[in-house]
Amino acid sequence: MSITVLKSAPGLEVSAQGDASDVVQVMLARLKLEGEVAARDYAARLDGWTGDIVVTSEQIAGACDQVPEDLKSQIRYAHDNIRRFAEAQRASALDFQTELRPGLIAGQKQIPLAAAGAYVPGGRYAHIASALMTITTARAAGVPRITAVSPPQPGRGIHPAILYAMSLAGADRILALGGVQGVAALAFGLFGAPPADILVGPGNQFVAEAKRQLFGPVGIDMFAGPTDSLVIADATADPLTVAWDLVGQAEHGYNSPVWLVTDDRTLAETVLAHIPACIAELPEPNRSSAQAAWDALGEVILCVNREEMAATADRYAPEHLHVQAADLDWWRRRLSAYGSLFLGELTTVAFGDKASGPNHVLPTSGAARYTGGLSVHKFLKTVTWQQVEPRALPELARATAVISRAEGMEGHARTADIRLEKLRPVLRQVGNG
Ligand SMILES: NC(=O)c1ccc[n+]([C@@H]2O[C@H](COP(=O)([O-])OP(=O)(O)OC[C@H]3O[C@@H](n4cnc5c(N)ncnc54)[C@H](O)[C@@H]3O)[C@@H](O)[C@H]2O)c1
Ligand SMILES: [Zn+2]
Repeated sequence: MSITVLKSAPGLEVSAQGDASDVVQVMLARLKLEGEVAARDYAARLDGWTGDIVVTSEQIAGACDQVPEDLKSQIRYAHDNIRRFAEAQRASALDFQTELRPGLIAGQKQIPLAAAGAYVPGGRYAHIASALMTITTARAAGVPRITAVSPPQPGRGIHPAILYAMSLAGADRILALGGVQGVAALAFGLFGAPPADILVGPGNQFVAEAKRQLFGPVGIDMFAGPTDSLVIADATADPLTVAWDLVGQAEHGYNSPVWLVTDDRTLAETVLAHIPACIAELPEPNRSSAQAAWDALGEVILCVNREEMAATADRYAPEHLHVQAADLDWWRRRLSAYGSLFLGELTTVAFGDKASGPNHVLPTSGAARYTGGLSVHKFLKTVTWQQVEPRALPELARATAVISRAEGMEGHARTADIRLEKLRPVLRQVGNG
């Protein structure tokens, strides 16, 4: 490859917070042992919350009254798009039945999980859209019991717009608990919630680590780290729009990388020149977050042609991949590693983050090499079944017995033999015995 790096990423200083895994291990052990007592204690100590944990329907109604009408109406618009997309996805997950040979019938069936737990982050920003993404998708999959948790703000509880979104999306129990204690309440079934079969939703390093440590007895959507975005832009792109797309996503936090991949040096240099002014327009603390992310992790990569740009994007496997270049059909066919793809200048990652429909809970840190994002499929078990009729039995039992004996598994061979025995009178009658 003949790539030129116009801006490199020096990387982050090693976090003063250190490794979250020890902290989370100690907290989970105590939460397992002491349950609700420990959860209340952590809520008080970490989030300054000593109020009710279970949010009542009166509290939800009261919170909804506080949300401005316009915001409610936009949340309903976003919910409608997310629900429609999730329902189309549900319709694409099919049951089937096939006759592999005469009398050998097998099928696949989609079974929704019995209970889901949704984590809605609420520490730094009020992640209204995350409530819609997780709960709506579980509902569309057909999960009958959905519990949602989100960190309470001191003295005020869960952000009213998050409560509105949770209730609109169809959560049937809401707990004012954040971080490890929130995740543990979902997994262990505290405060009257059914123990979750799957834990979903983004969160900070404590939330992600708690999900990782609980995985096994309970399922998780994915291990989601800090969000990342890559923009592919050619000479047809507008440099100021590209600069804003990079800065807009760098706002997520000091550890959120944004990358520009281009084959046009002039575009790259113009984007680089616009970025400081875009960052300066943000209010604090967003400005500092974007500046820190750009300084430490922002990269601008110059390639010689579109094939090299595509190969670079595939190597980064970004969470969000945004193409602002000619011939969008070529890019859609060619690109193969991303959480979600945004095509064209009129599209932007923020649309997907908030309101357009496809899920925003997506693989980060290169995980898009091996997985897609949150979908109805995560809430469904694709199980199989099989049924054998007499005409398929002789061949199938013989194959099973021979393979079993070759493996040294006599017990298995016998279970095949006795089926043949049962059938012998029937087979003799039809002259096949
Ligand atoms: N990938 C996505 O789709 C997506 C979408 C939205 C948000 N996010 C990510 O979600 C995260 C939100 O993080 P956040 O912190 O604002 O909210 P959060 O809700 O994830 O975490 C807040 C909780 O962290 C716990 N906590 C804080 N400090 C702690 C400590 N020292 N020890 C133990 N627990 C502690 C507290 O209990 C608090 O309730 C961000 O990293 C953001 O990038 C990702
Ligand atoms: Zn974003």
